[in-house]
Amino acid sequence: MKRFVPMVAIDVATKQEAIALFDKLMVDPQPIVKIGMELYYGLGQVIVCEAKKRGFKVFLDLKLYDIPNTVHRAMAAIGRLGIDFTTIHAAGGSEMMIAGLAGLEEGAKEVGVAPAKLLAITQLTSIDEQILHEQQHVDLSLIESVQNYAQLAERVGLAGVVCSAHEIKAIRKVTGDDFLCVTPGIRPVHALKDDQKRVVTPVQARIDGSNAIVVGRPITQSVDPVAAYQKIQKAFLNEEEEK
Ligand SMILES: O=C(O)c1cc(=O)[nH]c(=O)n1[C@@H]1O[C@H](COP(=O)(O)O)[C@@H](O)[C@H]1O
Repeated sequence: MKRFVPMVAIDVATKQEAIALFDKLMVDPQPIVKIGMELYYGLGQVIVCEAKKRGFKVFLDLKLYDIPNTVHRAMAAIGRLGIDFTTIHAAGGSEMMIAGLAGLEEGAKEVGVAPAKLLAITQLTSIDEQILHEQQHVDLSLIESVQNYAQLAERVGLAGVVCSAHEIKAIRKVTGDDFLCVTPGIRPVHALKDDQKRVVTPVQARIDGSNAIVVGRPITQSVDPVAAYQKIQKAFLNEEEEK
């Protein structure tokens, strides 16, 4: 199965902090950098250019969720940036996902680059059964809800989903072999509890069959981000157990 290098979530507020992390993370193998809402809303395209200039593959994680026409046009703009992965909420429905995929492909074609892989957000890793039932009034179990979104995303032609590694086995039962499971909520064994609810270690994510892990604070807030990245990368890719 296809496994990617870890995706490091560069969730920082300023250009200086982001660039300092980019410069540190220019190691072999170079991680995929994930630019999310905080950085992109604050700095815009310039930060994508800075990452690409340094040879990073870019995961632009903006989690689009709007009416199909708006998503189509926004995704075309994302497609023109020539990035490698991006996201849309499966909860927006199949029409919205189809419009997003079309926009992404059109934008990429306009500038002559390959379109990014479009990943559907299923249930965020900060959601648990209690929130799902008591606040969202969803009758399905969390796993069933994630399976449903994964099937919907695959049916409309998306490359994969973002989910917790806890759900990979259930997703694989209802989707094809090439469908990607990208898994945030990764915490090394020693990490503290925070807003993430459905967490998994890098080793467990590998065992469970994750195609790529997304890791933010355990790397970016570490005293030595490079050492933290390398340890997590080895645990995920090289079958070297986490110490
Ligand atoms: O789309 C995502 O990447 C994402 C989906 C999800 O369900 N949960 C989740 O944590 N993420 C992102 O993954 C990153 C996790 O960061 P840390 O919790 O600091 O490791 C953040 O940038 C989140 O926005």
